[in-house]
Amino acid sequence: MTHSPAPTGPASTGPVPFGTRLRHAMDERGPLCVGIDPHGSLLTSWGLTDDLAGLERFSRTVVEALADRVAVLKPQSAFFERFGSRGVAVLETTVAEARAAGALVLMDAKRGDIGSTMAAYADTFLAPGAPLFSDALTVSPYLGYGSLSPAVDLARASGTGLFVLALTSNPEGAEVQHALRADGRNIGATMLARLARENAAEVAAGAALGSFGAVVGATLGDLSSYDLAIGGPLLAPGIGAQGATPADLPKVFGAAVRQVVPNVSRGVLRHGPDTAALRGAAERFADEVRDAVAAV
Ligand SMILES: O=c1ccn([C@@H]2O[C@H](COP(=O)(O)O)[C@@H](O)[C@H]2O)c(=O)[nH]1
Repeated sequence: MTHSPAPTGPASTGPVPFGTRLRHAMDERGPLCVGIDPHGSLLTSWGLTDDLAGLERFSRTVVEALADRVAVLKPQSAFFERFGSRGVAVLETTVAEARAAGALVLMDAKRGDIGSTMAAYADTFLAPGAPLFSDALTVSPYLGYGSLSPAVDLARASGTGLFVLALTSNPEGAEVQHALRADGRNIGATMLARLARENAAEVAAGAALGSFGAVVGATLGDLSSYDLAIGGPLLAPGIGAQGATPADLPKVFGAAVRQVVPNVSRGVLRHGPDTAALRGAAERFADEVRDAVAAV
């Protein structure tokens, strides 16, 4: 199996930055990100066994159905890790096959640790040649934003990206993310401001989108009190099973809606295992997103 690095630009420029690749994919294919979340209940409803064979079949089916048409596929690492090392081996194959078929792969592993350990997580997912090399990784800044530095540095060097948990889609997130700092800003807003700084040089150099994104739930209602103009993408989970709809996106994100990468996992996956049905569900979400964004 080969593990291809990010595509390179002209010889002197190094790898094409993730944000540039993502913008291109969004323009070509639409902005939808579909999750690969092999819940035990989904394996069962697909008529599969909740074991390694079921995991393998489920993941391969999603890749075959969607990797040649959606901008981003987002494997949820937890559902692979629960099968131990052999589940992780399926994840490796899934990532490689999805990338080979043309999708960008966002690994949803939500890693975050002290800097020295963060460097090892970054090597795991963002170092070219690593078995789990992905185009981008979700990370948690709640050991302090600065603890993410090794991942930021490697992402810049390898043409990959990060999505930092800023304002998550789950109601429990508010306890941490809405907490007020001494300067009166809340923690979520502070993360957005950090990301804007991270993206500034890339955007100033002409990139349409920076490589450092925020996770901002589509479930959160009006976010006009936040500065969402971070120069990078906004991953918006929460559409479908968590209750948000594509039509909510303009209300939630306002003018920043064109930077939004809406994520749907169960809302698409529940239509499997039929490939045509999976494609149809993804297309319906993609159409609804396009209509909602066009209306802004
Ligand atoms: O704030 C967040 C961050 C990540 N997620 C992840 O997205 C998917 C959502 O799945 P659905 O089936 O569409 O609800 C899942 O992998 C979560 O871990 C999130 O939901 N919210």
